[in-house]
Amino acid sequence: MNVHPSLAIGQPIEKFDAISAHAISPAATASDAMVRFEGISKTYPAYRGKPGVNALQNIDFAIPRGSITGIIGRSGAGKSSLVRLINGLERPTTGRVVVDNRDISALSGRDLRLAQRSIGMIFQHFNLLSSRTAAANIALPLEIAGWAKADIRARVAELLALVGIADKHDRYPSELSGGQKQRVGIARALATRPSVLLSDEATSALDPQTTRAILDLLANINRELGVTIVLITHEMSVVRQLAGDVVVLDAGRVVESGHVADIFTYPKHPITQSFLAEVIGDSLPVSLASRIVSEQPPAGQAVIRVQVRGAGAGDTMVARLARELGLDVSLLSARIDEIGGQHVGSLTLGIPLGMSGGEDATTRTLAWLSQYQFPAERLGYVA
Ligand SMILES: Nc1ncnc2c1ncn2[C@@H]1O[C@H](COP(=O)(O)OP(=O)(O)OP(=O)(O)O)[C@@H](O)[C@H]1O
Repeated sequence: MNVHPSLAIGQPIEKFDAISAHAISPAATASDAMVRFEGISKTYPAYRGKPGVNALQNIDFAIPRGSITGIIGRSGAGKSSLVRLINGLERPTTGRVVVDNRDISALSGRDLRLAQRSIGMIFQHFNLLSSRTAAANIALPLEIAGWAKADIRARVAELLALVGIADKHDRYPSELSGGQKQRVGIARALATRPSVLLSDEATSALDPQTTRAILDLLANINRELGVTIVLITHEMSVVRQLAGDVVVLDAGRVVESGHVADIFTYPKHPITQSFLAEVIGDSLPVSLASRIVSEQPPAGQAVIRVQVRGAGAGDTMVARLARELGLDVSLLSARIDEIGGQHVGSLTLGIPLGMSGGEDATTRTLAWLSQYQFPAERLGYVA
């Protein structure tokens, strides 16, 4: 008895044609963009015998004003390079980066420093000064910006309250938890009232519960202050929980971009599909996978996997299928999640073989699913 080849753990399920195709297109028009990448490439030159690296190529997209946009990619995809172009720490090799209607790539010296005040940034390892209290860390950008002492004191108190750690005013970083340190980092990033907040893997060092709390805080900040948030991450869970828009980077190129719900309901690029698989899983429970064979047994069930995509999709599908075709359909496994308000996942159904059904029942089931535009595939049989 052979296990069906498509059931190898971690192997992507058979691809289906996207029902609603989406082109890779700028996520926002020029006028409502907070950040615009125009014809960007970034090449790090060869150095001491090491070859040059084309870190970014043909980057053209816009980040909508007021949005929470996730930039997701595997290690080395070019995420950090992209973020360093937004805050002017790097210059593009070609093209320009326009932030809040200013070409940041053309600025230098004092003009660049002034522009950088409207771009806050938070980091994976918080980057706090250990010799300064929470309040003094938050005060730092205000001191650099030349604020009066009394104004700094008032603003710091306001920020500590905003991020929910008013009681940690005099604590040093070593006395704070990871989540509290990141709250200080967020308060410091917001001190000069930036219009953009860049988050570079800001929750990667935190446990899931603290991650959730920090992402909730960022969502509140976006909602209440209207700050555009750019999330750099390799974690699908971060994009799924917080982002409204997403840009998928692979090997220095944008491979898909748009609304999270659209991109992850019908992911087209293998990288995007692999990120989705992290959330919904694409493998069957081992106890089921180990029983599936490719040869039809005399009795048992055909195993059919059905993709479920879209708001409310699949809610009544199994009941309707069973009723309309008069079959005893079994639900062998199910994995459905919600991304951007859309259901994404799959159901694995058992269709009875034998006298009443046989191959005919499987064929009728696949035809019925196709008629209602549920992408489906037969994985094999269980005895
Ligand atoms: N200063 C640099 N000099 C030379 N090459 C660099 C430099 N910074 C990045 N690179 C290279 O550019 C490519 C993209 O790197 P980048 O750090 O932007 O990716 P990333 O998606 O942020 O990766 P990670 O998640 O691992 O940080 C990689 O091949 C990297 O080695």
